[in-house]
Amino acid sequence: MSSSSSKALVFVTGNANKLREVKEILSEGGHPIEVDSQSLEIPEIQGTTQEVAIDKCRRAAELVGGPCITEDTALCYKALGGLPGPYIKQFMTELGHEGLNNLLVGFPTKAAEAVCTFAYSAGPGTEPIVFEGRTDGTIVPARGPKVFGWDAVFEPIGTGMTYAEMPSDEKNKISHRAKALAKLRAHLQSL
Ligand SMILES: O=c1nc[nH]c2c1ncn2[C@H]1C[C@H](O)[C@@H](COP(=O)(O)OP(=O)(O)OP(=O)(O)O)O1
Ligand SMILES: [Mg+2]
Repeated sequence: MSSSSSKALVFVTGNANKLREVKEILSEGGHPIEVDSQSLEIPEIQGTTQEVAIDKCRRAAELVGGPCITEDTALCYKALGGLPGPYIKQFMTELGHEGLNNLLVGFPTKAAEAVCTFAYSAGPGTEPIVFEGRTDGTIVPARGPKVFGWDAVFEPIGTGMTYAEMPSDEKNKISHRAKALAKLRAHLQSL
């Protein structure tokens, strides 16, 4: 856990790569937002990405005892009606990069959407608000460093590069996460 200041936004996540990107993105722009983190494994329910994100944030706010944000990432294959969606973590763990490609063998479209859903709770007992960002892409055989989740198999439309092949400032310009954070930032600044 990093040192806290009264104004820092608490991001509850068990994923160090998410935390790094969120800090990078929110530190930029005219009004940097300081992020403090708590690494807690929050149980995730089944449901739509929004239902999963809202429930995760409600539980996190109870544990933190104050305002916080959480984030849920989904990878939605067009050929599979939006699956794996919010269940991508288990698919990634069990099948790896090759398996994420093999799921689409025989399907004409390899199109997929990366969906990031941030949820913000003002504290325990308050209803979380969600902010969503989406980036369209294609599932491809892995290219680039296999550092962060499925980055090596996701090629955003029109870039010719996988997320893994991009320098992080390039990914942060077009990513599902950056788009969702732009909405969250606007909301926080309106409070
Ligand atoms: O930009 C990304 N590029 C590539 N892979 C990514 C990205 N963002 C999340 N991922 C992976 C992590 C996990 O395998 C799954 C989402 O699951 P998800 O539950 O949202 O994340 P998590 O459990 O790792 O962290 P948390 O404690 O915030 O729930 O997709
Ligand atoms: Mg999770």
